[in-house]
Amino acid sequence: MSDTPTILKKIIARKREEIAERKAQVSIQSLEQAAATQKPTRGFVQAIESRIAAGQSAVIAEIKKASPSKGVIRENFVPAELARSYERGGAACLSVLTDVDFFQGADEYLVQARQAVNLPVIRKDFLVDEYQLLEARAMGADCVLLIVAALSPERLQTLNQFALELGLDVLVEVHNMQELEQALVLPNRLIGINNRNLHTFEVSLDTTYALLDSIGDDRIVVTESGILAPADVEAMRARDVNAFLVGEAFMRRDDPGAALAEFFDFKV
Ligand SMILES: O=P(O)(O)OC[C@@H](O)[C@@H](O)c1c[nH]c2ccccc12
Repeated sequence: MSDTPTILKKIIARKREEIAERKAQVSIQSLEQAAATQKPTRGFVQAIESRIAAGQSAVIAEIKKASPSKGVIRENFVPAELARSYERGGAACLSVLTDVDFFQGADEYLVQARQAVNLPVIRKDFLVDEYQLLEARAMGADCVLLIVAALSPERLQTLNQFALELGLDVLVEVHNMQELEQALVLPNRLIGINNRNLHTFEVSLDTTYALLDSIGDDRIVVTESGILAPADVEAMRARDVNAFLVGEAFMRRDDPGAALAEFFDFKV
């Protein structure tokens, strides 16, 4: 936590205010009820595993309107349409940004996207409180992101455990060796490596390559951010990285699902 990057610090500080506002509006009890009435989750990890077992890439396709580093990425933004496009293009899973203040996301976007397809969906946000995990389950998310750089080792453990108890899968995100060591303490299958440095916003695929050899075969590495061209996919596949989280490169195209199929050479 001590060396948490500046932008991340800023986002987390605002996030804690947002959580307090939300807690004042919706009680924990009513969220617990809403979470308890949800159907079983769709199996996010399972969807990724089965693609990889079939020798394919597993693509987590992201629905993202804007980001702090790029501003607005996509004007024509209809989450249900984007979700259907991604499903046609061969996505294994969806990622939906729900952060309002920095990514122009919304909880409703996740609900709308998920309703439109049969794919499992990850709630992409800055999750630091149990309340947000209850929200995630209550809104229908199948998986949540936990960012190691945003949490103390104890909080990471606690939130991970709570998410699993709620029936959610967890993608734990790292971007250096120290964070990876913390992630590897958890029993989780998925390890996300974010190629975007949350301090400088610089993107380098070397972030993934540098950590690969320290991760055992019992894990699935998800390379996140900065996959911009089919050549990036090939380079990752050559190193046996088979799971990808891609947003911007697809969002900038008229038909994001067609872009996905093109990047991964899927027949649609
Ligand atoms: O749009 P890109 O460069 O393909 O990246 C997608 C995804 O990896 C990125 O949005 C992301 C990765 N980890 C995050 C944590 C919070 C917000 C966003 C992210």
